[in-house]
Amino acid sequence: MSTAPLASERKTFNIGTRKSKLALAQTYMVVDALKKEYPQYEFNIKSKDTAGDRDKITAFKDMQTKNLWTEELEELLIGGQLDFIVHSLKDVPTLLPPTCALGGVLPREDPRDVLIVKPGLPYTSLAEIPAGSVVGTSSIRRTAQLAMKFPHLKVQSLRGNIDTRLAKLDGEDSPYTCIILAAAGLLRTGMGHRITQYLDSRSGSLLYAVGQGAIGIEVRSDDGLVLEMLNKVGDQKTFKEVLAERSLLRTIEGGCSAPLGVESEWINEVEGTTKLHVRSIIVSVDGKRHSTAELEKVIESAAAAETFGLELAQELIANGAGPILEEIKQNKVTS
Ligand SMILES: NCc1[nH]cc(CCC(=O)O)c1CC(=O)O
Repeated sequence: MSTAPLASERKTFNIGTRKSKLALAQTYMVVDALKKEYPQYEFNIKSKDTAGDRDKITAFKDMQTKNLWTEELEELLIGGQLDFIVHSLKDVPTLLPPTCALGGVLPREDPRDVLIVKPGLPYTSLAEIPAGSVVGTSSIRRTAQLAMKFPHLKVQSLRGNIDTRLAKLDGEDSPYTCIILAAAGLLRTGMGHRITQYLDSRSGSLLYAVGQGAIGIEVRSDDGLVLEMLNKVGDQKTFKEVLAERSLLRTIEGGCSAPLGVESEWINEVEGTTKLHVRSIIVSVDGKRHSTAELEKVIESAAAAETFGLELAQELIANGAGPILEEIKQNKVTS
């Protein structure tokens, strides 16, 4: 039995999110979009710190729980204290609790990673950063791709919210020459002017994280009213992209976080058909081994997007991802 009130009585919706500036900015975007379509409803934002916000010391890869950013909010969603949760989709595990679902996504912001060079230094691209320089990041995806493509650079851990990371880069005693962040977080918090270079397969050659740049809204899967509301404000193109990317990650990760990079594009053909094109790469943490795969297809439905991700995963595995993933799993157990 659902604890939610009858649809006709629901006028107030409680929205869960994290307390960070980015989480709140993204939640206001969702509320603004909903208020336009549903001016008769009231939306209350209930922000909360999560395990990921509280523990700023343990490296992500060593943390016990996988659902650092989401679990505590999901408990409130399942219990009915929240009606939906606004997430950076990148931080949402690919397997949700059985009674929860991804209800919709807002239009994706630029999904790329970006380089930010310490103020005062003259470098304008990752390629110009001198050998031995320290790059700040705590992401194994970024670390592995840097080790592969820029083996002359050193990587050092960098944690915290966007403002904290920028402050650590800028600080007097900063060990960092540059850091790598997601463009989306900077653009949405008014920090776009700090971007030195956008990184992608053509420039800087880093692929981004599954779901990066997308705002995901998690709901109770049986909440028809909220699903209908999100269907109105959600972006179908972004939804297909991220469903494909998340299906790819779910298939290959098998219970551990994989250093998977992706790049999704819509290709317009001459006859007017639009195809989704996704590039993907898995890199061993030392950068010495990798597997790549690409796929391009027309995507008519959510189910087709899921199948697309599965097929891309199979190709990555056929191209050698298996041993790389196995090695990562082994290291997890012993460290
Ligand atoms: N893991 C932290 C996180 N989660 C979402 C973003 C940025 C926004 C996004 O990618 O959607 C960031 C910071 C970053 O990776 O630079």
